[in-house]
Amino acid sequence: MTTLHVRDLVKDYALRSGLRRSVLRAADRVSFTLSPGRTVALVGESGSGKSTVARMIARLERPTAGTITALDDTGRTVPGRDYRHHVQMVFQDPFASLNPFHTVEHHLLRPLRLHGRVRDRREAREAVEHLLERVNLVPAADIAARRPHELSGGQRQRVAIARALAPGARVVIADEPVSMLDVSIRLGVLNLLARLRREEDLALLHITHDLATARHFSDDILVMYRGRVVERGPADAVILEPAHPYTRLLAAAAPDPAARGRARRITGTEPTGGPLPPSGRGCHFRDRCPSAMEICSRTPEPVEVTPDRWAACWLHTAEGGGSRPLRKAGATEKCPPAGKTPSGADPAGAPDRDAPG
Ligand SMILES: Nc1ncnc2c1ncn2[C@@H]1O[C@H](COP(=O)(O)OP(=O)(O)OP(=O)(O)O)[C@@H](O)[C@H]1O
Repeated sequence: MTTLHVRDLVKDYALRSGLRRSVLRAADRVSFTLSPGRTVALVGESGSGKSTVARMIARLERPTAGTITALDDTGRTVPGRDYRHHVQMVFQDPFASLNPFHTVEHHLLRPLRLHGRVRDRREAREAVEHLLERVNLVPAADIAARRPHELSGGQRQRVAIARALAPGARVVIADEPVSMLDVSIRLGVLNLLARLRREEDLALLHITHDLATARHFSDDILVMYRGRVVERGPADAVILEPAHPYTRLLAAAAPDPAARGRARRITGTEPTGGPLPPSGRGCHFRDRCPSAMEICSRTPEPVEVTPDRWAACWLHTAEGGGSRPLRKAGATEKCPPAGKTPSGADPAGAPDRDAPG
């Protein structure tokens, strides 16, 4: 079942430097689907377009082209006016996303009232307390009366998550939800998201540049590079056996637990940086790619390299000297079904609570 369908999403930003004008294509034909009870991680380096995709899905920005369709539990398209009930976003910085002058109760009451989910004061108070309990903020009545500065970073992010749940969202976009939090409380917040996804059948799009987190907390991974999805597939397979040279680079640069958190050395693939022109013909990674070939000046389309694994790389095509792919992407190409192993479990049995604070 699909609850959000993103198809061929494009975002162009107009840039101006003195008299020169150009266009930066921050998202280039991005397509994927989200399903209830599953997490898709969107990974990639800074500037690869992850937040741009998130902002378009959250309707904070208008796509230049492409469609985003939300579907309800019966498979019917969610009408425009109800879209914001269905899709909610949790931002990176919980402090910036909460108003310091208002109590936690005020933050949660607003969406509850706006989306017509409470009728009177008693229902409102109960709904606020129930939301706080769902995100493990107890005693709820005490937390409801506090202001953001009276909460720890982890508690603030829990309030932001509760606020996203308030309208009855079925899709939650979490954009680097723990990167601004203390390392010691990150796991608790990630476990909370995993529990909500599991227990409430939420569809989660988790945006992160942390591959280890992406692997442990998601079913599928989409790897973005300079606006394009270059690889997608079940989380373990993408991280452990990357099919695209860029994913290989990311995986190699990720901290190696055996090396006590030090990043492994990467050679021959230094970033060239700088925005690419809108047409951006050819593989965007070719300047950094150790396997670059002449054919890489043509844009590779995604091909299915092994069942459910897609990569946009000529190495996996007969034209690029590889073996023939299983399938080529069509116009309605879907996000592959999730991997076999259920993920999102609480690693190391960590609780989804913060230390009291
Ligand atoms: N409003 C804007 N105007 C112009 N360019 C923008 C705008 N927003 C983003 N960009 C550019 O679009 C590209 C993608 O940015 P985006 O923030 O989506 O990347 P990201 O992968 O989320 O990076 P990060 O992890 O640093 O947030 C970048 O080159 C960025 O500079």
